[in-house]
Amino acid sequence: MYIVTAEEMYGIDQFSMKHTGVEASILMENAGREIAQRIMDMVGFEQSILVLAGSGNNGGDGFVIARTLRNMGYQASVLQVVDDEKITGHAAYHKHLYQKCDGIVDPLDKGREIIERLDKEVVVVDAMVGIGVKGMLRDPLHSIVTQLNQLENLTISVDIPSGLPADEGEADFIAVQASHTFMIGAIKQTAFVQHTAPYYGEWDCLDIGFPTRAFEQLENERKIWTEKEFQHTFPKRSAYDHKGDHGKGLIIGGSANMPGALGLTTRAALRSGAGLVTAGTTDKVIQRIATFCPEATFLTLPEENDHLQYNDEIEYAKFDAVALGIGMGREATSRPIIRQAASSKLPLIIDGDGLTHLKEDLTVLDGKEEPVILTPHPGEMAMLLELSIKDVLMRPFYYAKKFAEDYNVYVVLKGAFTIITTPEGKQAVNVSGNAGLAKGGSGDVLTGIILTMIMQKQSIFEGLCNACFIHGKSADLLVQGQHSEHDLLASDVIEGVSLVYRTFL
Ligand SMILES: NC(=O)C1=CN([C@@H]2O[C@H](COP(=O)(O)OP(=O)(O)OC[C@H]3O[C@@H](n4cnc5c(N)ncnc54)[C@H](OP(=O)(O)O)[C@@H]3O)[C@@H](O)[C@H]2O)[C@@H](O)CC1
Ligand SMILES: Nc1ncnc2c1ncn2[C@@H]1O[C@H](COP(=O)(O)OP(=O)(O)O)[C@@H](O)[C@H]1O
Ligand SMILES: [K+]
Repeated sequence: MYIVTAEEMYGIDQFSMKHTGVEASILMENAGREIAQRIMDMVGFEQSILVLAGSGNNGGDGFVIARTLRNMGYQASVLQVVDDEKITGHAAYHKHLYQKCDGIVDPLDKGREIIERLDKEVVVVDAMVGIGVKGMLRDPLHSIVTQLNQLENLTISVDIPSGLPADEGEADFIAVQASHTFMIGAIKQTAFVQHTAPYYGEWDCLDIGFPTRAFEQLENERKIWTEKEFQHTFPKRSAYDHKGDHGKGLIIGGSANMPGALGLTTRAALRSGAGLVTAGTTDKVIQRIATFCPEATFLTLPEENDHLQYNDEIEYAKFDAVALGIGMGREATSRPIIRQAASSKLPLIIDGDGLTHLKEDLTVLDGKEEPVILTPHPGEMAMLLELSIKDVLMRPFYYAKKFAEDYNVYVVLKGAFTIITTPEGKQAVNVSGNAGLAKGGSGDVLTGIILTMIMQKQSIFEGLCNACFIHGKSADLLVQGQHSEHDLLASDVIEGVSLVYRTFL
């Protein structure tokens, strides 16, 4: 499923009409009928349904929904929240059809009273404004939405909660707080932005017959990564495989105060299927983590002041990929290791403190031909971009893409919705995972899984998406089983990888 801005959605719409000849009123009919079907799955005949219809095509969808529901025996009526003359074009056509089928339309001047006296059992369908919203809602919509948000009725938004922008980057708006949103044709970008996502409530995206080609012509490819994509792309193991077929990974990091981080990454890489994993770290860290990951081998590296010290003895050629920076600390003595690893001919993952070192000298990436993967959380992304965290959270798609393209790297911008971006700007969103992961160590586990995934027979992009999927899904399955979001530990997430494999492969 594609993730779009409003402009891209209008582009899909135009392309479909131009290249397939499908008419807008048919798309509207499809959209309304699909949503009506979903409403019928949720609502009983005994409940009344009030459709709030606005002036644009979103309102047009509302008239189709009301007609379909009434034809199926449901008690649906329309409150038109704009004056009659505002209803034009395809919306006017569907309003006419609805009225010809004995549909009732209450006019705007009754609006306030109707909403004030609304029984809480009445289901509200919000078809006031869709992706055509411009700026802050004006009255009467502004006051209707304020009123509506104080009620406890089940509220189902059509395409997008009215008032909410479809595109990231907007801070000022007033919008319907939906219980459910049925998006039409493609997922709107703000469904994955932290401050706007909650307005959607639970959501689903419905196909109304846009041709695949209409999505393929989009300049920015953004998709959601789900279990379907995971199952479709995850490489199978052959009966004749040997350990060399599944990658020899090197993990460099650890310091006296953070030995566990490296242990988590190492064990996660092993649990997710790497052939061989070597942890390169100080002797003290090895002593602390060795029993936690007995299948790993170790490479003892020199230290200074309890931190890794640069040395030129690491034989990168013995490995297939390297992950760097985990629990490494920010001492300058460790910094040259970044340049050294970047000059190896290996795919490189830079995480945690490695990102802080990288920021000191981004030229280490110049001319690197092998894939480089950065795994920042929003704080680290902000540090790399010299922005505030608020800026990054406001436009995560834009900033992740900008950095990936500017520096020719893959960016895994972590969060409740993790955005994976290729150096060419292609993006995917992983939606598995839950707040149980909002704990120290979760990111270290992800890095281990990423290391393993990029050494398997799949593209780097697929490997990154699959790693994020596995990581989040492990947490989801564990929370559905013996754990809760409160007690889930990063080390549990490692063991949960088995559950993911057994459930989905
Ligand atoms: N092919 C597709 O993509 C399909 C799309 N479909 C549907 O169409 C929707 C997009 O329709 P759209 O383009 O007509 O815009 P829409 O969201 O109804 O809003 C425009 C109206 O809102 C009003 N308005 C705007 N800002 C406002 C404000 N701040 N405060 C108050 N009012 C404001 C504005 O009024 P005006 O400013 O002109 O007075 C105008 O009348 C899309 O979300 C989906 O549901 C489906 O039918 C299936 C096919
Ligand atoms: N609320 C949440 N919902 C889903 N995933 C989350 C949530 N909070 C954190 N995560 C995931 O947990 C990981 C946290 O990584 P990070 O912030 O680097 O943690 P640490 O450095 O403490 O290991 C990321 O993969 C992130 O996507
Ligand atoms: K709406």
